[in-house]
Amino acid sequence: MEDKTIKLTEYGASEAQKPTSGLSLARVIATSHQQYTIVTEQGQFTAQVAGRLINFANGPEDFPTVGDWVEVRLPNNSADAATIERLNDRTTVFLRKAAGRRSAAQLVAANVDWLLLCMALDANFNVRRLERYLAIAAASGARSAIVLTKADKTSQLAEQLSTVAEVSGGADVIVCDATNENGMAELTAFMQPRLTYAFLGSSGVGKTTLINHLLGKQSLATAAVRATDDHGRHTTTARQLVKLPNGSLVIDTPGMRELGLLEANLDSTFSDITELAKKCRFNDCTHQQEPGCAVQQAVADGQLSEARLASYRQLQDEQANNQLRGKERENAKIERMFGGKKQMKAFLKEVRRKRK
Ligand SMILES: Nc1nc2c(ncn2[C@@H]2O[C@H](COP(=O)(O)OP(=O)(O)OP(=O)(O)O)[C@@H](O)[C@H]2O)c(=O)[nH]1
Ligand SMILES: [Zn+2]
Repeated sequence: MEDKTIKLTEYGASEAQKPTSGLSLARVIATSHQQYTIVTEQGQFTAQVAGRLINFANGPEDFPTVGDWVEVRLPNNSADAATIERLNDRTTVFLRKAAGRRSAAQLVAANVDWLLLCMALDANFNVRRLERYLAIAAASGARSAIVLTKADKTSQLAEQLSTVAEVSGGADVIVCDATNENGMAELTAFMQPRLTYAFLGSSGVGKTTLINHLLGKQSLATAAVRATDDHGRHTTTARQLVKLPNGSLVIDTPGMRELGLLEANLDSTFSDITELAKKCRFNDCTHQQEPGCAVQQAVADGQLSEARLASYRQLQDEQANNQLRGKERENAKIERMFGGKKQMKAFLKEVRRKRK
């Protein structure tokens, strides 16, 4: 008989992760609607969330997503679905604004160790966009590295590398060329077994091409089909976590690849500007017309590029907008839990009355 057991450490489990007695530890490797594909020490299963968890859910964040660690009750008959009884704490979580509904957040992935920020070296190369990626990545809790793609398309690699080094804040920089036999060597050497990676970057930079190269013979499309249970049910899904031949884990789900929807950490990414700002005469200096502005002075002296300052301002504006959306999210949560602010107040009043 074929041995279907799986070593969960190969899926990134730490030795310390011990499930509650009677339950098994599992990692979610694919989702499609309310159906999950999980890996456990006993093999791969389809799984559903226990009704108890659904009843206590406050929002999409409380449901498992690709990359999550969960505790499951395995079925007696291996052809049946497992039941997800517990959602474990996440090291990182990626949300995006769901299409359509104003305030709904959609869960994209969890427990990503490394974000690989992809930027093409061709005509689309844009260091301002890279700053944006770095700022967003810095807020995620995951570590990040810069992956420069399409090295065959540039004749100015040295200049581009030095431009990147100016904004990278010391992040690793990996250069790839998918048209060259050895063009993937740096990336392959960088990616470690048992760690979870996600490729981020705009459409067309070559993320699919990179992942397919890393997968070797097995293409992404076939990996998607394989990311099902062992019991013949094929729910082809685009939301998935795949294990590469070298043992690295890659989360590739729609939404994970786009940027600009999550929060950003500007202070760390633009530490040069925040350092300068400490020397501005006014604490709340906006670095525009104020007298004694150290930031404007640095631009005048040629120490700081005007474009970098503009990029910083633009991201600050966007962040302010995001915070407004955060308030909308809060309101949506109140709506879900209590049916509205009025009802919430009435509820709290009732609780206080009972305490007396
Ligand atoms: N010249 C050259 N072309 C490349 C390289 N890598 C990818 N391409 C091409 O760039 C195009 C886009 O590549 P994809 O891998 O589909 O890009 P993607 O980032 O996955 O795009 P989305 O799926 O839209 O997110 C394809 O035509 C690839 O063949 C490279 O290193 N050099
Ligand atoms: Zn200033």
